[in-house]
Amino acid sequence: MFPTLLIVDDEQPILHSLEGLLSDEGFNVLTAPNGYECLKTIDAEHPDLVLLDIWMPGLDGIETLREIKKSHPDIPVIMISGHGTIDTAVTATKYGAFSFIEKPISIDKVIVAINNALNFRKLEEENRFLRTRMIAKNAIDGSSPPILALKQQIIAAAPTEAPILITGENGTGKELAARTIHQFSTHSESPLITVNCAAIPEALFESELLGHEKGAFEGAKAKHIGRFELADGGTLFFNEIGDMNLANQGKLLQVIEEKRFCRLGGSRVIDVNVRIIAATNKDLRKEIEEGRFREDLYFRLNGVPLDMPPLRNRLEDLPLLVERFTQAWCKTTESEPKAFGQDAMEALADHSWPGNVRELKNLVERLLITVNKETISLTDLPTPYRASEPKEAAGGLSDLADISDFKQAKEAFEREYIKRRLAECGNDTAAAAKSLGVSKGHITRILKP
Ligand SMILES: Nc1ncnc2c1ncn2[C@@H]1O[C@H](COP(=O)(O)OP(=O)(O)OP(=O)(O)O)[C@@H](O)[C@H]1O
Repeated sequence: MFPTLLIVDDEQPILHSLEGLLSDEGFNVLTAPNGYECLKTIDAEHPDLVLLDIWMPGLDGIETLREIKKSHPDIPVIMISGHGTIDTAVTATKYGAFSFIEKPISIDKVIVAINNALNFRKLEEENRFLRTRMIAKNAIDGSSPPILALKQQIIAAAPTEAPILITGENGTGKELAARTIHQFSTHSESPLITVNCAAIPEALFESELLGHEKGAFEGAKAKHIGRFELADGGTLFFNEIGDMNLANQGKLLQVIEEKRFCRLGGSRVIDVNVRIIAATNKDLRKEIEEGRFREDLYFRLNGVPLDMPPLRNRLEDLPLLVERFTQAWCKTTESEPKAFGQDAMEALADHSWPGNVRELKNLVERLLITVNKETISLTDLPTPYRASEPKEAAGGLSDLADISDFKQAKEAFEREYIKRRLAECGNDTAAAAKSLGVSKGHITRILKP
């Protein structure tokens, strides 16, 4: 399909020569002799682009442009003028004109301008499509009362500049909530940069966050742009803020308050405009009482508190989440559609989900990979998820009483207990270690064959 252009000019000879030349180039061409006709034709034909003369009797080009942008902001408009001045060009651009060409018109210039505008529009459309797809992909699924309340809070808080503190257990979707807030905020055109606070050692904190100049310290071989600068205009997400040490908390508070800093080894003051979101699975009030978290930083971050509900408090969302994860997995892997049977769903609803939605997602994907059946049933579930089955059939811990040696029985119990927790955490050793309060090495050692 060839693009449709609308040419608007009160000078008939220009209108007709442009119409002929652009038709020869393969465009569908519509014409209008004045601003009023232009607006009528746009409503009726919805052209892909408008070439609009500035100086016309009646409704002039600038007024017509303003009307077009009110009702059809997505149609690119190229302004044409015989008396082009910088002022009119600036005014036209201010009201949303894509570009500006002067009479006498060179057909080559017009074609370049048209192609630029159409390509730009195509890119904008692709961008909009990708954004919609990304929002859909990152959507917070669920329609239980706690999730509906959470979505309301996100919609209300996202467009404001208030810092947001997201709390909740592991795997409840804190990072997902941060992404959603960013997408619905006024910062969404700029990047969302994540800082994993637990992973940055104290010595590197300033250089990671503020950046450094070449030679700022031993080993600084090149200039490094910090996360605050990378996130300028966008959102800076501090994940696991409760794990940040006190010294770093002080430095962070200073930058958040001043909104300006110098790179390490640099003297230029850099101003930044970033939206701050922080998340933690810790109880920060308790951390403050016990002297591990600065109260002033807590108040600075806690503009709008968001508490992610654990999955066990919204089990009515389970069928929807299972369906979404199943569909997404089958689509990504281009595999045959699969489903979970009623008995499996009932068993899943009996589980306590200590690893929350992440545990559920991991379990669903693991079963889709390992179970080669159209319908996944109760017997396909790993032991910890079969609570509704008679305990003897579940095996594992029930056999321990038969071990006569106490030490061996203790070891077998520990092994079995850890195995269960690991399965509950979707085989994520780090998450299991954290929830049991042991090291990852301990888990690996105990489970070593
Ligand atoms: N409501 C939801 N709908 C769809 N997917 C979800 C939902 N909540 C969480 N998830 C998915 O569960 C996984 C874990 O979520 P996320 O990483 O956001 O949790 P978290 O609370 O930040 O975890 P952690 O505290 O361990 O860092 C992700 O794959 C996320 O997409």
